Amino acid sequence: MSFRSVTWVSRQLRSALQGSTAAALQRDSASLASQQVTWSRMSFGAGLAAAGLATFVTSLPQADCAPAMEKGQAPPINLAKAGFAVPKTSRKIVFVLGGPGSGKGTQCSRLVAEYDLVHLSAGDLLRAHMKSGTTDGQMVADMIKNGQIVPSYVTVNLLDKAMADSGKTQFLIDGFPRNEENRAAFEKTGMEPEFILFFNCPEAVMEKRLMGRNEGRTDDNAETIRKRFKVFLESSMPIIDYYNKQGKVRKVDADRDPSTVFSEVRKLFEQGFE
Ligand SMILES: Nc1ncnc2c1ncn2[C@@H]1O[C@H](COP(=O)(O)OP(=O)(O)OP(=O)(O)O)[C@@H](O)[C@H]1O
Ligand SMILES: Nc1ccn([C@H]2C[C@H](O)[C@@H](COP(=O)(O)O)O2)c(=O)n1
Repeated sequence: MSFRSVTWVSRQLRSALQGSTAAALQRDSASLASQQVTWSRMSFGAGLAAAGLATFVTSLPQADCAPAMEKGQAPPINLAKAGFAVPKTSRKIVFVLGGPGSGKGTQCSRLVAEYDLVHLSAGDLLRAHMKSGTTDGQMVADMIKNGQIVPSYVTVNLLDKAMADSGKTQFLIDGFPRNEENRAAFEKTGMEPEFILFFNCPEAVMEKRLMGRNEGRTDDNAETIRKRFKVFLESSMPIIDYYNKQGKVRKVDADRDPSTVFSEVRKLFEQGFE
């Protein structure tokens, strides 16, 4: 079953449970019909409770959907705005890890262009938070400038809120968990990653990339980069080892041009979630 079909099926289940009208169901059937044409190749293992329903729904004849399509398709319902939370345990999460400058953000941008995934960068969320004017915001700014890891209660709350606000179920979480405290705090929420996409890259290559990034980041300077590398080796690599022992790490050699790296990444995603 594809990422898109799972999203759609879970929306249908909630709609049915929450008493959506027949019209809403018909409208979503139209949406499914159009999605069948543009289906991404992403798939993951069977075994979800919704799989049987998905099979039934995806086998609906196109004619069943045609009248609604002719009348024009309504915009998709944003469950978050409608006040319905997506259950945390039904979220599909991939952690994207690797050293600073290994190319996590670059590859995530390519992934969201191809697959039905929401990209959440922990670093981006924290940078936005540091402009919030709160005490927390100032603490985050100071810690990022020093290459330190922000306390998990801040980062996990930002990630959880961003996931809920998206109204979606499938996420690339980039740059998280960075240390054992991050990992344990996330585990306590009841969510767990399907797999870890790990970008392996030599320090010298990452340093050169960071020094040439030119995005005005307060931490892209020689002194902070050294600190970030130290934190990565001492605090983040043990997390990758932890997931490796669980057989959850999918590793990519990131010291190649972005398109070559992406063709490897795509292969790893097409293995699905099993
Ligand atoms: N495969 C690549 N080859 C050459 N340059 C790359 C490659 N991937 C990314 N870059 C460049 O390297 C810099 C860092 O990339 P990116 O921001 O994707 O890394 P990151 O792992 O997300 O970094 P950080 O953890 O610091 O946010 C960017 O300027 C990007 O354009
Ligand atoms: N889980 C995280 C992720 C990021 N940070 C802070 C510390 C990092 O040096 C900085 C930049 O992150 P990046 O954009 O390089 O992923 O943000 C953190 O404290 N905890």
